[in-house]
Amino acid sequence: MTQPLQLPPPGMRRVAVLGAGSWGTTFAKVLADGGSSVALWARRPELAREIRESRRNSDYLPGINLPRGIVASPRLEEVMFGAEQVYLSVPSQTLRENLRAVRELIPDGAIVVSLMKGLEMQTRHRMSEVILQELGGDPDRIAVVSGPNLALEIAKEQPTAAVVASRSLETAEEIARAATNPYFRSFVNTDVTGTEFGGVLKNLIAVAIGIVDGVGYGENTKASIITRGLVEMTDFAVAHGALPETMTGLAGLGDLIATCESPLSRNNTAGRLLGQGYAFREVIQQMNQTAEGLSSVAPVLELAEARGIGMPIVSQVAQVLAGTLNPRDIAPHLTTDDTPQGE
Ligand SMILES: NC(=O)C1=CN([C@@H]2O[C@H](COP(=O)(O)OP(=O)(O)OC[C@H]3O[C@@H](n4cnc5c(N)ncnc54)[C@H](O)[C@@H]3O)[C@@H](O)[C@H]2O)C=CC1
Ligand SMILES: O=C(CO)COP(=O)(O)O
Repeated sequence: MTQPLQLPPPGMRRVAVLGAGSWGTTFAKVLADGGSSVALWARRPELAREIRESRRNSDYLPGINLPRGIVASPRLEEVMFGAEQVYLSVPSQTLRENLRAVRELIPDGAIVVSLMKGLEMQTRHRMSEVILQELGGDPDRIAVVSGPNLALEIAKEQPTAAVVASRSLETAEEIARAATNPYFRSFVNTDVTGTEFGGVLKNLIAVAIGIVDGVGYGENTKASIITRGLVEMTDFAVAHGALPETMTGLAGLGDLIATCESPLSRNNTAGRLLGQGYAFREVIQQMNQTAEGLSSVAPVLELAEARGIGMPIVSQVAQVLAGTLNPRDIAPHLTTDDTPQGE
């Protein structure tokens, strides 16, 4: 019979985190520092061993000591045993296959939480939609977490806020209680669509910012792209049922600022390489971590087109990725229309 990795004291919340990259490991620390007993699934046995024996994840979080409340294993059945909450932090394009591998092991009634910020390319679905399709069950037991959450800063315990969204406020509150500690504060809302799209869309604007940064353009260009980018994000998300206020909250504007400003952002970094003249193929070769924006451009533009939503900045990112637009030409094309228009 499968046993938990270590038996937590009676009454202590047991949670599982799937994915031991930079965000999964950091979120495991957030939860452990919030008082949970955390089982972390690492696909690679050598990484699980490093986390268990050295309390380090040196590839993804150099210099960070992980708390004792985290145990790591490459064995899904050990990690899932008795979990009351299951957090998912794998690359978005791999979520469906991972859910298929784990679904029989998820304890009945567990809340399933997406920490991811991508869309599935083939279906254009959000991560919470993929979770519901693969696991079935009660949509009120699904939640998503988003916000200005650069992993390494949080792993260094720099004060940060996030938002937990679920159709059920009670579920969001339960997750927010688990994901709160002296350096991390979780707010709640019930706008799952807006909270997820905020995380997906800001990645695309961060790629655009990286591109103009790589070209050498300055703060006016970047502020123009961030401001007009937020308009694009809001038009798109609201057309899909999001609340406009979500886009001015932590999962929208908050994350947009963090990702566009930080060299820690992989989306920003990928954009900078494109702006410096590297081809898409070369950028993919250089990135050793997940830059979700590169996979989300196409599905976002397809969804936008289906609803007649103009996304000039995201369209230009797609053209730079395809090699059909010189990165230097991105700025004059901030709008697609030469006639004056309202802001
Ligand atoms: N790193 C960050 O600051 C933040 C990341 N996120 C989101 O979290 C999600 C995960 O990103 P990161 O942890 O940053 O990525 P990462 O690139 O640091 O780690 C991804 C992890 O997934 C594993 N992996 C790769 N392919 C896999 C597969 N087929 N099956 C299972 N595992 C696989 C990798 O080995 C690695 O451990 C993304 O959607 C990202 O947008 C959200 C907030 C902050
Ligand atoms: O989502 C993030 C910060 O909130 C991380 O951004 P990157 O995926 O671009 O590193």
